[in-house]
Amino acid sequence: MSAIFTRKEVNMHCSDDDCWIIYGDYVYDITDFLYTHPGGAEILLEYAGGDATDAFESVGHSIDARVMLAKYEIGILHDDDRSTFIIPQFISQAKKFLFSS
Ligand code: HEM
Repeated sequence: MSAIFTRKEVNMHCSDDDCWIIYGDYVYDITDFLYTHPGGAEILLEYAGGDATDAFESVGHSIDARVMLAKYEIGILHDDDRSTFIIPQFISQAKKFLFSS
């Protein structure tokens, strides 16, 4: 059972030592990933506490990047705050497939 967060809650995690982002309907804590991101920390920090869905897609990230993203998932958006986006569902499935033992 995933933790449920509102966009407002996510907005509070907006610094380089506490950095959450939204991608689709899911919430990610990417604090530990900031300084290893191949595209740099700075660009991620522009979306800290916010919604990085369009930015992530506009760069044309690889499947590797999508699988990587799944590792940082900490929960899902509250029903009222969802954007019903399809790709994160794929990620969630991939995560179950790759990381279940
Ligand atoms: C937090 C989730 C993210 C993950 C896991 C991630 C992962 C990656 C990975 C693995 C690459 C290497 C190329 C590839 O495999 O596609 C990459 C490149 C890149 N990412 Fe991200 N990324 C994330 C978010 C973002 C966001 C929100 C942006 C904002 C636009 C962004 C911008 C870029 C750029 C510009 C590059 C190209 C760097 C270059 O080739 O010089 N990324 N990212």
